[in-house]
Amino acid sequence: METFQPVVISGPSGSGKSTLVKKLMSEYKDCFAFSISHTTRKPRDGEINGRGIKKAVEDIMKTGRICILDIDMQGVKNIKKTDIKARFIFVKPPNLTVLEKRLRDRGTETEDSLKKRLDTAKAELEYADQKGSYDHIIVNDDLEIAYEKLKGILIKDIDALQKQQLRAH
Ligand SMILES: Nc1ncnc2c1ncn2[C@@H]1O[C@H](COP(=O)(O)OP(=O)(O)OP(=O)(O)O)[C@@H](O)[C@H]1O
Repeated sequence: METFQPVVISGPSGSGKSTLVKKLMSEYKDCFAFSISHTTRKPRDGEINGRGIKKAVEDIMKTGRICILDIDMQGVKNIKKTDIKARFIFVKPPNLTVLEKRLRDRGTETEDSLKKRLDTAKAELEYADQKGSYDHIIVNDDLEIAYEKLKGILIKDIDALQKQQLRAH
C-alpha cells in the first residue's frame, strides 16, 4: 500500500485554516484524517514536542489516508526537527487589517486575545517569509481561489489515493 506525505497547515489565527481544511475534508470524505497535535502539557526542557505527533501521524499514514495537521509556528518548527517528511503549507491572510476584521467578525475574541493573536500573526508572517519555512504559501483572500490552490497542491495524492481505494474494493 502506498502511503502519503502528511500535510501541515499553518498560519495565523483567523487566516482560514479550519475553513479550508473543513472544505477539503467534506469534498474528499475518505481521503483525509485530521490529527490534533497539541499535547496537554508543555514540553520539558530539550524535549522535542513531536513524539506524540509522530505516533499520531504514523497511525494515520498506516490507514492509507492523508494526514492533515493544523499547527502553529512552534509546532512547525518542532515537526521539522523530527524525521516526519511533511509538506508544509502556510495560509496567509491578505493583510493584517483583513485578518483583524475576520477575527472580530468571527466573534470569538476579546480585545485582549485579539491583540495577542495579531502580535503572534506578525511573527508568523515573518517566519513564513523566510526561505525554506514553507513549501507553499496560499493567500486566503477569495476563499474559492484559496481552496482551488490548496486542492491543486494535493490533487496528485488525492487521485492516487482514490485509485488505491477503488482497487481495494
Ligand atoms: N476567504 C475568506 N474570506 C472571508 N472570510 C473568511 C475567509 N476564510 C475564512 N474566513 C472567515 O474568517 C474567520 C477565521 O477563519 P478560520 O476560523 O477558518 O481561521 P483559522 O485559521 O482556523 O483560525 P484559528 O487558528 O483561530 O482556529 C472565520 O469566521 C471564517 O469564516
